[in-house]
Amino acid sequence: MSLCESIATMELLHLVFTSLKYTSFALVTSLLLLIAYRVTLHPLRKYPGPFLASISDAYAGFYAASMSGHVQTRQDQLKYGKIMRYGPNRLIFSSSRALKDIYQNERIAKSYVYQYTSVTPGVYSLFNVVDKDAHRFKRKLIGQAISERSMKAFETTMLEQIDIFLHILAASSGSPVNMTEKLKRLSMDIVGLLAFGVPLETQTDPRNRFLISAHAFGNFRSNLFMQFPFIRATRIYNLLERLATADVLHYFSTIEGIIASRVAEDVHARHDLYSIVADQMNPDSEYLKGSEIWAEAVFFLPAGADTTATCLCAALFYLAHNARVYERLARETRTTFGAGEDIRGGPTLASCHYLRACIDETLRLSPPGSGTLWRELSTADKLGEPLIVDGHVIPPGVQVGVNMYAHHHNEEYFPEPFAYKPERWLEFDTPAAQRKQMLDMFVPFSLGVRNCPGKAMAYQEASLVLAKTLWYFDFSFAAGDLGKLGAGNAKLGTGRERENEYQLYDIVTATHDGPNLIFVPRVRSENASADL
Ligand code: HEM
Repeated sequence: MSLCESIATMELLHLVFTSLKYTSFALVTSLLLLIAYRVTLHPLRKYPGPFLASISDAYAGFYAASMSGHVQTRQDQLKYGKIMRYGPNRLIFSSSRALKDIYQNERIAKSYVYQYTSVTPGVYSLFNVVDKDAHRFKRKLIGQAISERSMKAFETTMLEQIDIFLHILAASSGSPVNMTEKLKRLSMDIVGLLAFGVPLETQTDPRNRFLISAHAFGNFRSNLFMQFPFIRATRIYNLLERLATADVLHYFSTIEGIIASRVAEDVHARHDLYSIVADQMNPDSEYLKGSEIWAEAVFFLPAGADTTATCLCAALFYLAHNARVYERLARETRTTFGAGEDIRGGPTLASCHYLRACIDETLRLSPPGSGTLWRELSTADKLGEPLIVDGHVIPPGVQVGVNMYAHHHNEEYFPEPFAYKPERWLEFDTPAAQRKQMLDMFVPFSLGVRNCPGKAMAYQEASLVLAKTLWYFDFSFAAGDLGKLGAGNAKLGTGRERENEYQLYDIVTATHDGPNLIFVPRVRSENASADL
């Protein structure tokens, strides 16, 4: 290299270093200015909350990554109170007034962060569509598949799957059964049949079981993006997905196969979601992954499966933990129905008030969607008046929400918030005024136009599974450490130390493990075994 070339190289390096120095300086200064603004001048500066949350969404992102956002939000709420700044532009509330002002308010829409959960950019499902007109259209259509009426038509299919589940329990012959595994499979098979009439058969055949973990992976990603939107911009997650290419491709080809096999049949060959939406959401055979039906499928399957499975796992955990509740529910079930096969939807099942109370108390203690459902003033709002939530003027661009888990453990409304007390929901056991106050605060399915349309299906499935399981079996925790799976303990960290609380890991829906239960068939008569 000649002297001239060396000098030119050095000058270039000098230029690069100088630009880097000034760029870093500019970046650090802007960052410090932004932090200073968020802390001292921002319109939300007066609200209490964790300092780190006030300067960055990374705070919520950290807890989303550890799947403990719900637990931490409650801890923070105990410290900072019922209105908390939980991000530079975010406020979390906890009151019945706030619930109404946020979720039953026509001026409010889902936050833009929901759109970050879409698998194909620009193609939205019922869950993540923000535009109000597009939502109304989808909701009307898809709501038909999971309405109470539709559930009546679907009940026989649901019962067939529950029978398979009961046989699996009977075949366990006293060995511990991990209920998360079994119930996630049961609910996945049910929702697969409801969506596309496809027998996924995860209960009996391992081939499609990977769908369950694939959905958990997708939901984890969605939660991270919603709590810490910046992470989406970094595209780190896309890199991770590229590393898992084989799994992602396997997932896509399976969903493609499911949709394609249904499309090959006559639209009205069976009563399922597809038969209802097919005319309006035609799958694009060239690019199925970019179609609306695809977007609906990848949301509908986990939305319908994970949530109900969580409710059932938690219910069995609390029943095994609370002998008095277990006995009362067993008595109600076993005296109401003469035979296990008589347990079907209808007035007799609806008359099992204690069963309903047990499900509701489970949904209060362990809401399957335990996080904060972010909302903001709709871009379509033209009123020109400030948005008011619980008496507070919400500045433009600020997201508001109620955290389901923290809210359901608010001691002011639910005395002994961590106790499993189904009686609190019963007319004769709890004074009317207190019950009314609790009912106003009890929102596991959310409220308003974006509430859960799968509520009827969830109660039907949960009621049938619980009643039938208790009719055919007695159950208890497995012995020793195995029987502690799913329970809290001090090693899991602050807020997770209660042994009587079923531990959920928030990923929009929830992941969990256990409980490990031992099942003993209750009736050994010939009729009973034939029944099963
Ligand atoms: C115990 C069971 C369930 C619980 C606790 C539950 C809870 C919820 C909650 C809290 C939301 C609002 C989410 C948000 O605003 O971000 C929601 C929405 C939704 N759920 Fe459920 N869900 C359950 C079961 C189901 C089932 C069985 C289905 C269907 C098969 C379903 C389908 C949906 C759909 C489609 C939405 C989006 C609705 C919209 O945005 O208009 N859910 N659910």
